[in-house]
Amino acid sequence: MTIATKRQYESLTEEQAIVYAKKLGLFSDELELECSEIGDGNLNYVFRIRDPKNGKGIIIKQALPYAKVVGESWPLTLKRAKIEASALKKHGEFAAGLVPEVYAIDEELAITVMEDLSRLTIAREGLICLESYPKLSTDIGEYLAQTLFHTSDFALHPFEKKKLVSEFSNPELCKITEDLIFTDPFFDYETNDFESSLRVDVEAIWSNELLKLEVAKLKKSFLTEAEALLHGDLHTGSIFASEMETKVIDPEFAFYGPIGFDVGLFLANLIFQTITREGESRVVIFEHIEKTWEVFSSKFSELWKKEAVESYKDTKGFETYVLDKIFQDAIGFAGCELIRRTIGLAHVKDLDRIVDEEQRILAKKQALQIGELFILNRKEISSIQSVIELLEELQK
Ligand SMILES: Nc1ncnc2c1ncn2[C@@H]1O[C@H](COP(=O)(O)OP(=O)(O)O)[C@@H](O)[C@H]1O
Ligand SMILES: CSC[C@H]1O[C@H](OP(=O)(O)O)[C@H](O)[C@@H]1O
Repeated sequence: MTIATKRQYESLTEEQAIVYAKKLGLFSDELELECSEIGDGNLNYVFRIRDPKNGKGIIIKQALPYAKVVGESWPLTLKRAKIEASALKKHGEFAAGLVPEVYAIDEELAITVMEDLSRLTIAREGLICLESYPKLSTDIGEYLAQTLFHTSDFALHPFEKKKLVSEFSNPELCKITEDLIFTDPFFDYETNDFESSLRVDVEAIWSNELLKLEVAKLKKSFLTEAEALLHGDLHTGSIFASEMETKVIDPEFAFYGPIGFDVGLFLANLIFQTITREGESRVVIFEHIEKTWEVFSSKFSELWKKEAVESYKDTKGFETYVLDKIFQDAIGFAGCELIRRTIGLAHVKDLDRIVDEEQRILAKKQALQIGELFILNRKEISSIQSVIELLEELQK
């Protein structure tokens, strides 16, 4: 691991990124390298540098001092780059092979240098094109169980856990989630973004006091329950996949939060695909939803039995209580994600790319309906099979 020398922050150009990569010793000086900025996310620059002779490449991800999607009027801490790199490394300790390798961290320039995963496809893009990712749910279930169990109080000495809570304090990025997932979509706020034909449905959300009470409870969990080191933004755009491999990227929203948050965000982003698909290709997504929870819960349970350090680990009913709570939270957080990606800032392509307006609006109404149902009924939805049944019923 290289820790580069200190200097003042400046955002790199493609030419400077090549010089930077050579200075790190990742390529020899005489090579003619290619570089392009390939970032398509909301926040950062991503430079891909490669040697065209052998195709070998690296990625330099650089945080900007503002949110790229909005511009300089939305300043944003550069510290998020260090959080992201540290989370990749911490999660890599437990889910090796499911995250990219980090080659170097540069705190001053807010840079993470990492493995080039260009051989893979961003799962959201692939799923939209009906690509098949047979390992996706098994790998993500495993990633969730390993990273969340091993960074929780169930696996760590309390001093070590609290040290990590402090190391991963990420207030500015958490504030984005608090606003964009848990607050703005449920009020008539300026950041919201939706078609005028959805206004009636949106106004019904804004005036639904029962729904808002449940969202307030979920927001409180997010704000206060430091259960494990979360990825913090585990949508299908943060996952690279192929038929053989899965890699989770972009944990710049990492912090200590409720375990169900990561699980719920991933499930919600699969649910967008159940809305846009039909027939056998929709069944494939139902199977991914079921498998994600089954692999997560059985692996978590196995780790609990083998490795938990909690004195109450064998107390009858405690493990079941913990897993039931994670499940209920996950369903509630999934509901919030479904609503925010439909009417809030930062949508998902799964729905926005539907060209036919009538179809697009119908799909969005369905996302809002499922989101609302999940939030309101999360305590009654008792198993992943009942989630699938509910989705099948709504999507008849
Ligand atoms: N390690 C990587 N290898 C190859 N491409 C990458 C890698 N990391 C990011 N990218 C590309 O850059 C895009 C944006 O990266 P991401 O980490 O999601 O940025 P942001 O934080 O701005 O959302 C990804 O969708 C992907 O196309
Ligand atoms: C202004 S940030 C909006 C949105 O962007 C982040 O996504 P990503 O970094 O994957 O592009 C995150 O989901 C935030 O909620």
